[in-house]
Amino acid sequence: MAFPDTVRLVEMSPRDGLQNEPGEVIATAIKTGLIDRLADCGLSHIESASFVSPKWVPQMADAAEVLAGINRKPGVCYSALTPNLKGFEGALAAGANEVAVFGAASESFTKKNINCTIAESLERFVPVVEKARKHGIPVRGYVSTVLGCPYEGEIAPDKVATVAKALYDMGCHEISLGDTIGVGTPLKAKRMLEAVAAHVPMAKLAAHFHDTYGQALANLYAVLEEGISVIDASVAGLGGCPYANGASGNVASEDVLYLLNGLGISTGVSLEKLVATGHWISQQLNRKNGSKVGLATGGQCTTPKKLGVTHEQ
Ligand SMILES: CC(C)(COP(=O)([O-])OP(=O)([O-])OC[C@H]1O[C@@H](n2cnc3c(N)ncnc32)[C@H](O)[C@@H]1OP(=O)([O-])[O-])[C@@H](O)C(=O)NCCC(=O)NCCSC(=O)C[C@@](C)(O)CC(=O)[O-]
Repeated sequence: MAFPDTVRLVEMSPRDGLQNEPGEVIATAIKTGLIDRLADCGLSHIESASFVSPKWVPQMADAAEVLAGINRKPGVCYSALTPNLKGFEGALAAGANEVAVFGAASESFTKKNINCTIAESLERFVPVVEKARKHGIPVRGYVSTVLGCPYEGEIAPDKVATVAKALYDMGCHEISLGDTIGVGTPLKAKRMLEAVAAHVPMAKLAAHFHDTYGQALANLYAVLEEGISVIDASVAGLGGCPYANGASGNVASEDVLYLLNGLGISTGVSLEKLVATGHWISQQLNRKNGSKVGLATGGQCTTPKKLGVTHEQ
């Protein structure tokens, strides 16, 4: 299958990237500064906050303040995670343009993450989707652990397909497939995607890969070949997973964009600005930049001659 002409990048750093950041709670101004910079890069979809229990995820406790503090750019979707109706009410009041429910293909992970079974989680999402529909707010659905679980190991592609189909049938407009702990490899990713795409149209699926084992770009290349055209990524590779030792964040947005540019796939996102944003947030958090492209260009994206390549390659 041919690669898509365009890919929509869904930026995860303000939510997935920051939710597990250790140490002090990150200032709201840093979060809003990040989101505004990301919008200025040309990103049209930014997952900005999470309306979850502040006891479970303290870094996201200021979700409402974050959505109130950003300079909204027309045409940009500022989305938020909402595990239940309480979260949905918060996101609605704060003006989120899209909400997301999040389940998993593994029972153990679902219990650890949202304290219920897979069946209970799906029941809990129904009223969220119904209420969102009444308010004209689109709902995204996540399936975590699609290529492996920190507690159960291998996850059968059919299990992923079952949860993805349930979310799609419920009314989620897009299903994001998460390799939560970054253990997948390209052939596994293809097989999982084939199983899901037998039940949910490929155009409604997104790839959400973490990079723990350094396979995320290879896995993305594999699923792009299958027809995926929506990719979740996180600037500077921000993030981690509290349930897996040494787990990395989402694949770095800069590295994904470099790959897509090289394949001639358009995104509408500026690599130069994205690299500068990755460098900025890494400095703010006093964290090593997790993007290879960011590191190779010293945060400036102006040294292609040294590397012997141009950034269009
Ligand atoms: C789902 C719950 C709330 C269940 O948590 P629970 O303890 O079972 O819920 P509960 O209904 O018994 O409520 C307990 C307390 O939480 C409050 N509460 C209840 N709901 C909310 C809410 N929405 N917002 C704020 N507060 C809330 C509720 O009011 C109550 O407060 P208390 O009476 O004790 O003071 C909890 O487990 C939770 O918040 N989990 C969130 C976990 C999380 O955010 N994980 C990270 C996101 S998922 C992810 O990163 C994966 C993804 C999406 O990126 C894809 C991938 O990579 O695979």
